[in-house]
Amino acid sequence: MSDRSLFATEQARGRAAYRLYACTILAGIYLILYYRATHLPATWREGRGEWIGLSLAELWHAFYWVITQSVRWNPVHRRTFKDKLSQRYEGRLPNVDIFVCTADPYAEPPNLVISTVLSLMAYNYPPEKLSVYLSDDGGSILTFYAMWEASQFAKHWIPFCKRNKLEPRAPAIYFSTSDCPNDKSHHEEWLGMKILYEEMTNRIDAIVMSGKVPEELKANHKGFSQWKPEMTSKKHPPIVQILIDGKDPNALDNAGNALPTLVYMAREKNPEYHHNFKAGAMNSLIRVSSIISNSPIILNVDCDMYSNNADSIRDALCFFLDEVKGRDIAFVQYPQNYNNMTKNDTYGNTLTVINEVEMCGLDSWGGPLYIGTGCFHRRETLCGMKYTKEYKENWNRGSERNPHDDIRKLEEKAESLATCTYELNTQWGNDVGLKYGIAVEDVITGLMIQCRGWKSAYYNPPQKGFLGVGPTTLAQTILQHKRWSEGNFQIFLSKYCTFIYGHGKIKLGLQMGYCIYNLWALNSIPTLYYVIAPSLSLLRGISLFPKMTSPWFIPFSYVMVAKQTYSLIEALLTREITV
Ligand SMILES: O=c1ccn([C@@H]2O[C@H](COP(=O)(O)OP(=O)(O)O[C@H]3O[C@H](CO)[C@@H](O)[C@H](O)[C@H]3O)[C@@H](O)[C@H]2O)c(=O)[nH]1
Ligand SMILES: [Mn+2]
Repeated sequence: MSDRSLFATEQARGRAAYRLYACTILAGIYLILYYRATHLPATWREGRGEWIGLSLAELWHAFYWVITQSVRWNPVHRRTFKDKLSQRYEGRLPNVDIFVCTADPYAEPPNLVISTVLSLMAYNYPPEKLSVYLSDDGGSILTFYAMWEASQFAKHWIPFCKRNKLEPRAPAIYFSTSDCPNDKSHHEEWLGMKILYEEMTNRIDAIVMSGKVPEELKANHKGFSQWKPEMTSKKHPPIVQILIDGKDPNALDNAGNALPTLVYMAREKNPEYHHNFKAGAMNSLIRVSSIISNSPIILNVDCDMYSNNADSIRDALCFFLDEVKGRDIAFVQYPQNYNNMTKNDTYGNTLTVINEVEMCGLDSWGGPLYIGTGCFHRRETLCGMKYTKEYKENWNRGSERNPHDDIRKLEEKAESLATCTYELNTQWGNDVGLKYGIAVEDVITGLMIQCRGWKSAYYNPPQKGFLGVGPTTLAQTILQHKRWSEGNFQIFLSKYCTFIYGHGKIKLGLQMGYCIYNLWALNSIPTLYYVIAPSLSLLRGISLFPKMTSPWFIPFSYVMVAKQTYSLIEALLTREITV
């Protein structure tokens, strides 16, 4: 590691012990398969069919076990050096665009959305270099109203956060988890801010409940006039409203500092055109932002995922701006952590094995998957650029526009980029922007970026970068897993199957890593067979396993016990199980 490095990559400890263990399991698996092949029952009546079935299930599990080794073989951890970043780049940090997606003011309450937006506006980063965009697929005036309120509240909230170095900077979370400071000078300021916040959220809640923005409030901003009575969430023209223009010299917070740009976008919706869900929203955001701020870095978060660490932009930039190792990094992915998990996490939704083990393992093969939220991208790579050694990022890029330009004209131009027809006969949704047609648009998009020669990095700091709302009930869990497993299986069945599409483009270890998720769904079939067939056969007096007294019993019991013990240790170490 040279002194100039902005980040370090460290190999996880205990790799030798793990590899030794893995070799013993491999030997056990080999013996099991050997036993199956050499002890085939002579006739169908003696259970030959079930035996073959079980052998195939074991073969499958052996294969699946092998691919899961890819992400356990060599996990790595990353560390960043933000002080060096500041020393070298403070005056010339790049512009950053932040994209937040929301879809429905009732499922994703506007108060939650603006709490996220405010946490992102308050990043410990020069505000004049920051632009926050909200895509509202619900096209709701209620969400727009909440955003207008947020644009006013931000003037108080941002300086308050920075002055007091608050964490987290999502007001809804901050006020529900922290107490009023004791010393008198802070006490009043804190209480004042809390009252201001509560008054705002009460107004928003009341208006969301009533479903209508009162006429007198509409006079506060020209944007409200964009909504017409005939508009619905499924049919409406594109709306782009710049709520705060960072280039406007008069856009200042109450401490006299510049404010980040804040933009509301509802792309056009029309039932005649497919909207392609979040991927469609993201692609509209890429285009709309390109004429407003056009920053080289784009952070993408879901609206329920607030920033929990005010330094995340700086951490991510340590990867991109590292002169030697950062050149080929296309995206920096943070784990998807939740703040609403129950203590026992009955359904394992904390995803800690994925977050603490598997993503670190993927990172050693060229990088983690793009998981749709908490991810920093280069704008160029999201727009389809291939990696070449000569490629040099223009970190100074930004929109050329003049602070005195007519804002409404700019908004109209942006609206023309967010229409239903804009993408017809273009590469958007294919080679440009996020990929359409796959339920996990993020995973496939990340894969395509990596296949264009780029790498990614996984950053999992102790102070979590982002916290969101995860599933907690069985019904929500099943829905989430269905979507993820179906979407990933869809990738496997498509021409983007990593072993074919990724062949020669990404490392074999990474191809295998992707397949852990791509084959998640398929894994259920041999598993079901394995738990059902042996018991049913026993009813017919056929045993599909060796007797306990036979030496062949040893590999079976070893593999079972050792694998289970290891999984337990992994879960315990990563706190997936609380005892
Ligand atoms: O038509 C749509 C549908 C969804 N969204 C937004 O997309 C995000 C994710 O959608 P959600 O329904 O919450 O999906 P989840 O299953 O919770 O999302 C996880 O899985 C998705 C697919 O892998 C990723 O895109 C997400 O980032 C990841 O959090 C949310 O902010 C939505 O508001 C839209 O903007 N437009
Ligand atoms: Mn979600």
